[in-house]
Amino acid sequence: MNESSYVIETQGLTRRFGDLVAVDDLNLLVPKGCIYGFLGPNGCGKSTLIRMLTGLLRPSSGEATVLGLTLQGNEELLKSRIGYMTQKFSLYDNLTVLENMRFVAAIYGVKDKSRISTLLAQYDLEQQQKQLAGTMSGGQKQRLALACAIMHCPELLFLDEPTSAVDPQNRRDFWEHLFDLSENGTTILVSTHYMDEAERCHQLAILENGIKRADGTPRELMQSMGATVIEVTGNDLRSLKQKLTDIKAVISASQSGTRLRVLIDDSIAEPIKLLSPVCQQYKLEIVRPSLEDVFVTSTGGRHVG
Ligand SMILES: Nc1ncnc2c1ncn2[C@@H]1O[C@H](COP(=O)(O)OP(=O)(O)OP(=O)(O)O)[C@@H](O)[C@H]1O
Repeated sequence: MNESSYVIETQGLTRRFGDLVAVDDLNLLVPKGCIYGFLGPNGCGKSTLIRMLTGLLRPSSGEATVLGLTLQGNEELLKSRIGYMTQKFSLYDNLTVLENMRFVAAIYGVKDKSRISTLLAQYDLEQQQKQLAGTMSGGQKQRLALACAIMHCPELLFLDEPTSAVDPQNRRDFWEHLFDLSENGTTILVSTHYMDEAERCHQLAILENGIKRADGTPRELMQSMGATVIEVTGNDLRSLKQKLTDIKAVISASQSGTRLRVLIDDSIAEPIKLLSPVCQQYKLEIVRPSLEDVFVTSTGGRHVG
């Protein structure tokens, strides 16, 4: 892939707050037209990274190129080419949907008179256009926020945990809009701590304590995670879990209903044999890895119980 195929390139990007390193020596390549996810728990540095890449926060050190421009010194130029949907609803609660949209259109100097009506129709907001934004449901607010973030047809769109306040149906609908934008050439960076959301990304980076632990397509990450997944079915899983986690090659064991999902280091050639002595009353089955398994292995099993 040549240089211009990447919309974002960072080298050693770092941001410190006092002694805390919020983003640590990050190297990132985001291909054009891709939906790229940052997956990580609260506080791992997702918002700090997005704020740096949008030019709102100065890096402590390192380099970043965004849309072919060095970030430092080009913040203003970039503003017209990028969109940003913040974690919190950042529009005016006491303005109507239409007033909010007109305001955003004016800020970005959008000349196209039909842009607002196109977005109202696309984002199913026509019925709400005279409603105060503050009185809308979570899903409607989120659609309005997205419509406003893309008012000026940005080439690159940043979404910071866009679906944390909405139900699964609204989350699915929201992702349909993201796929439409991506099909039309918009590159999208989305931060999330939801596995299902991360699985929809074309590529993603797993972050922990500001450090990139792994990156690639969800499929690549699952194929190369370095662990075998065994599902254990039976009763009294709580005490079994303790026995299993005492085995050195067991990376983690997490319960879901009547099953334990056990991750075993893939240097073990016969993982079922390894577990059999403590699992005599149980059914053992090797299953396909999920993105959550990748997350657990790349963060050393520290975030899932
Ligand atoms: N302005 C600031 N001053 C001091 N510390 C900060 C500042 N902004 C962020 N941090 C710290 O940097 C770390 C990363 O925060 P950040 O908001 O980037 O994480 P996040 O992954 O986006 O988390 P969340 O999902 O909870 O927003 C946290 O420990 C946070 O407390």
